Amino acid sequence: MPAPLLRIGTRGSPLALWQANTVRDGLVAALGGDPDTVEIVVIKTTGDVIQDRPLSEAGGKGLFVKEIDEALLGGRVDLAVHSAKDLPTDLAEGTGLAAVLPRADVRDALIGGSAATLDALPQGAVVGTASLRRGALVRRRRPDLKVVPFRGNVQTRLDKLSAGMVDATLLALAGLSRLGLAAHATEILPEDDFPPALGQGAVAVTARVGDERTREALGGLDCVATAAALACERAFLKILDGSCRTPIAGLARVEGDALAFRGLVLSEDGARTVEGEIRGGATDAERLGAEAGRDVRARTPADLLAAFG
Ligand SMILES: NCc1[nH]cc(CCC(=O)O)c1CC(=O)O
Repeated sequence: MPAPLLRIGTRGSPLALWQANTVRDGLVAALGGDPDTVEIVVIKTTGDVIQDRPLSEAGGKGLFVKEIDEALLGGRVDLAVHSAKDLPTDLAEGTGLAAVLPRADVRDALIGGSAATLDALPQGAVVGTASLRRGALVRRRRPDLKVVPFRGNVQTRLDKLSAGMVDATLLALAGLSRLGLAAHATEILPEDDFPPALGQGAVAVTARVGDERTREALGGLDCVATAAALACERAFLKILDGSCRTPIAGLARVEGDALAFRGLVLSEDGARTVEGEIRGGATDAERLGAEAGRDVRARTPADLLAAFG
């Protein structure tokens, strides 16, 4: 059997595999339809191994990509598929974005055990989430709720919820839908008062800089509007994200040539927010995101930024 033309590196979680398979299907079609031309290579990352402490303490987002970047740079894989929101703002030297798939629903969902909605949860109920953003947004609306750390892949978290370890949890609707688990959502949180993580709902493909063969094969999978939205959101994040310790949210919408972005920084208790908005042309996505980031940063009180360490 001839060696595959392209190898895809991915983490082994069901969500990661779904995303990698989607990219594989697109590539196989682009390369003429022979399924043997594209192979998926599962790579275990440090982030998959650490289970005993919050990842924001252990080293953050990079923990899920380091080993995959090494495989990419070492030529063991030709492309890597990531949830865009898990990609660090600085990609590894020698790698870069090669395609962004059309965005799925960007909203978060509440999965309630004892009550269906955030408002209906009883006083003092326990919400499990490892996300500083979700924790801050929950506290902003319901300061009485108790937010506790909660980790594991999507199915693990649903299992912990069924076991009664928490009263509710929050997950991205995109991830639930990809896994056929959207029916578990008991409330879909509107993005206006519960803005998503930068990049949420988008799948990003990275490749080696200069690997034109791979980049050309991926060209047909790229969604220009989602790529512009992601460029804007990542530029905003890059200005504000000194560490993973500050809750940050935001969303760029692209319609035709027009881009509208709204982003915010929150205090961990959600009591204070600093928000910025910007509009412009979609081709200026990165500049607009950076400008919104500088604007928000300039208005953010020092103690919120102190979390940047
Ligand atoms: N941090 C894990 C992660 N990375 C991407 C998604 C969901 C899919 C997406 O946003 O594209 C999830 C799970 C979640 O936050 O519920």
